[in-house]
Amino acid sequence: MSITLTETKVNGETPKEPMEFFLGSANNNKPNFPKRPEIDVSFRDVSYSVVTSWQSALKPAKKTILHGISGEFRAGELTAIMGPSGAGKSTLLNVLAGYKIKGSQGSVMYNGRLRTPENMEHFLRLSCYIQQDDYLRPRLTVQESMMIAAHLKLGINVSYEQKMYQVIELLEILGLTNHANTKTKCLSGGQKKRLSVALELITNPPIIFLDEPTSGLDSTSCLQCVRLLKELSRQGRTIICTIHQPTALLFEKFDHLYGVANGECIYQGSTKDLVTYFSKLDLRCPPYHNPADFLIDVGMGEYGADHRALVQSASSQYRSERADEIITSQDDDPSTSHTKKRKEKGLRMTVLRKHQQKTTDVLEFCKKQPSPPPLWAQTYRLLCRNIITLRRNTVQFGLRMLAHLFISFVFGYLYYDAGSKADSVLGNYVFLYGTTLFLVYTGHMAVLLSFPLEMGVLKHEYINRWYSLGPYMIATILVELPFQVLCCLIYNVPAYYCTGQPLELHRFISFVVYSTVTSLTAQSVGFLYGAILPITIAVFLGPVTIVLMSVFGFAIRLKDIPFYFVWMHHFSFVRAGFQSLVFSIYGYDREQLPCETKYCHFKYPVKFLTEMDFAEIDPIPQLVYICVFCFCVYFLTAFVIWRRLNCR
Ligand SMILES: Nc1ncnc2c1ncn2[C@@H]1O[C@H](COP(=O)(O)OP(=O)(O)OP(=O)(O)O)[C@@H](O)[C@H]1O
Repeated sequence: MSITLTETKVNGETPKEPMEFFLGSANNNKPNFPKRPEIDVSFRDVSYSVVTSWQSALKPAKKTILHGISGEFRAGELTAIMGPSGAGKSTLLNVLAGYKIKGSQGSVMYNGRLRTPENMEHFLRLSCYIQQDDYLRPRLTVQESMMIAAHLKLGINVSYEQKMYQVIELLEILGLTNHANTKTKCLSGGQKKRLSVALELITNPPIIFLDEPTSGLDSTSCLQCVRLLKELSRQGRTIICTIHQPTALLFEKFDHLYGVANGECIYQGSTKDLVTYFSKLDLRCPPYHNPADFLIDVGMGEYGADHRALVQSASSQYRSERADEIITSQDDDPSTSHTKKRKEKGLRMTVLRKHQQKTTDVLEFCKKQPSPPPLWAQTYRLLCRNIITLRRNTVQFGLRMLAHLFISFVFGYLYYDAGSKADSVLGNYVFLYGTTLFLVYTGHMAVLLSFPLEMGVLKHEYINRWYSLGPYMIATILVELPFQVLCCLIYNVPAYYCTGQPLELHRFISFVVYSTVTSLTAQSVGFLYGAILPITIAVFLGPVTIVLMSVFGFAIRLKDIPFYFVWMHHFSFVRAGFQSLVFSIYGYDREQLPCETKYCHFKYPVKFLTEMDFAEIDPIPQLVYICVFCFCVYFLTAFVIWRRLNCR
């Protein structure tokens, strides 16, 4: 398989001509990938509707965005989906790319093969979807991003050298070689877009969907981007993108145009034929007027355009073009019969044979494509990526550690030696509560925003089949979890010592274990809230839940809790953690405490535990409960994210 660029000028530089990018050669480090097949994408009677509100419990109010539209996008062509704002361009692209499935009807075919839920995975392997926003990892350099994507997409059977070769070649083709060591957050808009394309080209997909690839780019970058897409299409790819009001120069770079207005097709055909086609419908493009603007104006009903007439005309033109094609194709064959009917039959056979040939290529391509890495390798690569990001995010992580150390000394100062004396038992009790609350909050809040901020990137990478959800979750937790454990230790050691808690190893270990496990469980709840709630609600509901969970068990006995809140007492992992923490300090038959005043009510630790209703606590079942709670929350988080990623 080869990618040949002859005229692309990226980054102001013209690559060597012709520049060949051989992937099929057996030579040294060049990956030996299968030949990329050509795939035509067609769709028939595609509708898409969304539920906007519920009139009653059983009756949803629906809004139809696409109204049974049909069309065909061919391999080797650069297709633009254009139309007025809100016409349904992005929706159509999303439906075709398989990004939106729920609510869509009609059929999408690739090389004549119907796309079904069963072969959706197969289709996704052949295509990639580049969204309008660039979902890049800001702290990674261009080359690191490419290498990690190569590791994740090409698996473990392709050697490091081959992956590197592939990455270097792609960077060269897309004019990013000089920026290989630049962090992606420092790239310009055009460079980011090219990197987004390069990342998906690693597996050399035959179909590329792009949503508004030129949005936010200046005119030079727009031109570079569209030129690049055109070159990629010339190598046999099917490139379909939505585009918003391109300049005339940009417009003429597209081969095929699909005009949409009010969710219906008003034009499909060559960009060159657009003006002539509309003039036949008495819609004349003013001289020196940009045809792209003209199409949008017509779609908006300007120039006296009748929407229904446009839709009908586009539909009949499409049908007759298809019929002509069949006849032309059959005319090439000297052994054709004369009747149109037979010709059409013959055409269908020809198209079918062509598609069958292409289907064989597709199957061959899918079979020989590098297999994705095993789950452990995906986890490893994602973990490496997270560690690089962590290392480059020193301010945030440094501050987190410093905050733990600072609060530790503040508490140590305020409750100095409170743990060793009988007359400050209540003060020490408040210190233990403060410790629980502090570690629960830092665990919870630090990750609350992880998923809302990550969801876009995660969705993009997941849809483009970079990895599975399991490795992603494990790699995320494996970075956050040890870090929180470290923060807990940074807090616990000075605070334990300064507040004069008993210097007995088993009590110290118990103290550290319970406070850390409670903090990690709060972290898991933070992940869950981030996964299920919008940011604005998560930042409010998270702390409310923690406060609610923490009050049960603190200075209130079980028998004093109203019956309708008793379940909350049992359910609260914060309560379980706090009680176990108190037990670690005053339980396990702790000796009588030294009393420096005339009377100390809590001279005997067991008396304190009894009055607080903690005497009967068995810490081990509490530990098991907290761990099970944590595990269930992580499981639920993974399930919720999986649902969000797959309910498209
Ligand atoms: N989930 C939704 N609920 C309600 N309306 C929706 C929803 N999604 C899309 N729409 C509506 O469907 C129409 C088409 O949306 P779409 O994003 O496809 O338009 P577009 O042609 O890409 O517009 P633009 O060029 O401005 O991005 C719009 O009117 C939009 O408001």
